[in-house]
Amino acid sequence: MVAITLDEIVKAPKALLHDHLDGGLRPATIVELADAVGHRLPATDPEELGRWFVAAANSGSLERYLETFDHTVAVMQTEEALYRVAAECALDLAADGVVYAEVRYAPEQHLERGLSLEQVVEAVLAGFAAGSVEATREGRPIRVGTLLTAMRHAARSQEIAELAVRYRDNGVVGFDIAGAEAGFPPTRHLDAFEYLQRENFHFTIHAGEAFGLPSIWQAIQWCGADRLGHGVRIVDDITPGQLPALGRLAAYVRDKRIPLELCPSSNVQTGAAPSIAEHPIGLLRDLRFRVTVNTDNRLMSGTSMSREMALLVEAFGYGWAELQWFTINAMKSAFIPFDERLTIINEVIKPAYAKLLG
Ligand SMILES: O=c1[nH]cnc2c1ncn2[C@H]1C[C@H](O)[C@@H](CO)O1
Ligand SMILES: [Zn+2]
Repeated sequence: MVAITLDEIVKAPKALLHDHLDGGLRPATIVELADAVGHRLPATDPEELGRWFVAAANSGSLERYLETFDHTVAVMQTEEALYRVAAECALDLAADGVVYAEVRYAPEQHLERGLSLEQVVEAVLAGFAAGSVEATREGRPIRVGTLLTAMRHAARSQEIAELAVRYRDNGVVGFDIAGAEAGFPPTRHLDAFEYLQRENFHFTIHAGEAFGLPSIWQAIQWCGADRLGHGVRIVDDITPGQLPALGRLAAYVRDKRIPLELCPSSNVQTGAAPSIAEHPIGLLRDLRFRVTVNTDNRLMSGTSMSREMALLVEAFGYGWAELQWFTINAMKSAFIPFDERLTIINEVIKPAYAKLLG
């Protein structure tokens, strides 16, 4: 079998559930925006800056990885900047062949220059809408949904959850918590999750990335998460062998088809996985967990949705059948209504992969 190339993957439709808006800026845009507000960057040449982000994020620790966001968040403090970054995000994802994306960010981090939470949300929604319209005009249709994130070390999750519900009919499709995991368990935000459940709203939780099974267990069994952001450490509950044995939590996650938003390159950078070839995605796919492939932070990982898939093709020998499976898994797990998910699966994804599968 001839290996699939990156160019071929770019042309295939893909669905992305875990991508951070403040982790995906174009380096050239950061340079321009930083210049306008007088923010000092570690490098002012866009290519050099791009390399700096990847190197700095290559720290082996989530806490140090997260420090790099100081430079992106700093330049995303005005409506114009947020609009531009969101529009460029939609265009970049569409150019990479992503047809459906859920992009997240934490509104509470964009208030440093006096914006209200509502102004932040509306600027980003307008940017996504404009970028999606332009991408469609260029022949690359994309639908972008927004997830609002609350920072797990802070205390604004209830407020952000209410904000997400208020904008549910205007493009916000879900809620998330992110930030340093160790020491900040999901149950700190139980009120927000219980509120969201009473509102019949959707949420995912970053869990099982820098901390293990207790974090995953809380996210699902205490907080009621629909999906797991990363969740890669579920492998700690699987005993390897000819016939791998699943513990109670791993069995529950698989039985209930709880989607895992796996982010291979990001996991290698933060030390959650030793390498792409040794990433638990291989085992989790073989065991038929509801695995999805994601970028996490395209800037910090110097990556794209197509590149993440190409890395898996190279490491695990995957073909179009596996790439279609990841894509349909993601689309099935999206937070938009069921009928809309089905339309994308049946009218966009399946026909394209049918041709690729030959
Ligand atoms: O992989 C991650 N784990 C935990 N937190 C993360 C990750 N990637 C980004 N974040 C944080 C940093 C951003 O400023 C914030 C909102 O997007 O979410
Ligand atoms: Zn993330």
